[in-house]
Amino acid sequence: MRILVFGAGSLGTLVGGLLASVHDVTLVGRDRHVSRVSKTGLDIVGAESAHVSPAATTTETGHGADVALVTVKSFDTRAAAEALEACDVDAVLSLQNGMTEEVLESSLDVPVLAGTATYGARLVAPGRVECTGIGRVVLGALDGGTSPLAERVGKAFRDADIRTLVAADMPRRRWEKLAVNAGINAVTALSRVENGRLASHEAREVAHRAARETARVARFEGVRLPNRVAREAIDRVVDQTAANRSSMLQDVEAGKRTEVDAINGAVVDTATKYDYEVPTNRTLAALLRAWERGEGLR
Ligand SMILES: NC(=O)c1ccc[n+]([C@@H]2O[C@H](COP(=O)([O-])OP(=O)(O)OC[C@H]3O[C@@H](n4cnc5c(N)ncnc54)[C@H](O)[C@@H]3O)[C@@H](O)[C@H]2O)c1
Ligand SMILES: CC(C)(CO)[C@@H](O)C(=O)[O-]
Repeated sequence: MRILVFGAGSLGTLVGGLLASVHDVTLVGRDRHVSRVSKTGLDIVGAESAHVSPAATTTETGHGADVALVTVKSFDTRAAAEALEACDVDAVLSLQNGMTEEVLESSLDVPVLAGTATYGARLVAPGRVECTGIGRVVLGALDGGTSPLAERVGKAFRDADIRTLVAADMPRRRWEKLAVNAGINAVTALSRVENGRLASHEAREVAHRAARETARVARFEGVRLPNRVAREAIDRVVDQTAANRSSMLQDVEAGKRTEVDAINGAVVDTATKYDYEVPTNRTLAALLRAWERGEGLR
């Protein structure tokens, strides 16, 4: 399968590198990283180990592929979609956090698959990516149901030994993941703690409230996500990723823009459509945006 990875940073380089063991992969990323990959190949270290030689380029347009993986940060999704419009790809799969598939679907006239990834990835140097945790990719039709395309892409991932589930209920899974990110990311970023600290801390109640609000908004959108399921998902992920510093905490600690707009911001924006108040998500988004627009970003 011909696979284009648009946004070869941490996650894109890890997933693209693993796929490169059996598929024709092209990484689209930034210069120092893609130059090193082009010259000396890519080292995958940590929980996965490989040396592969995918094509790598900074050129954003003119590519042909059976599927393009979108792995830019959520706030770069619109630019990625504009670049992909000038490519010849037959399908797109997002592995991003946040509700980004709608941006891709509104811009592109090819099928957009929804995806979530719980692999941990960290680009440690140009040409070297660390797998910080083996998780799973879940993918499927954006609106749910079975999809031959999703089955083909899922097989391509499994053929590269990537733990992959093809699911027919991506709407519910996307909203459940959004509830998890809405609760865990913002609370850990603002309190500067790893995920596990929420288990024994009153801040967990803030994460639960953000998740419950997200579940209620999901139900407005016609997605059956009970408050209990959202709350239990928070507790499960806090337990399973106890030692993790969430991606948002890592962004804050690095002085980098966060994905709050596509996470808590998306909950607020969607709730507004229904004239429904989501005070916890609104507060979390406001505090993180204040940090970003204050002294936060370096
Ligand atoms: N890193 C992880 O462990 C992980 C796990 C699950 C989900 N995610 C999600 O995956 C997405 C990517 O996360 P990440 O940690 O890999 O971020 P990252 O910043 O490491 O990678 C994104 C890369 O895309 C590049 N990029 C952006 N626009 C580009 C363009 N127009 N042309 C070429 N390159 C471009 C950036 O320079 C960057 O290198 C996020 O939504 C994140 O929440 C990450
Ligand atoms: C599940 C999660 C919150 C674990 O840290 C991850 O999606 C993240 O960090 O964004």
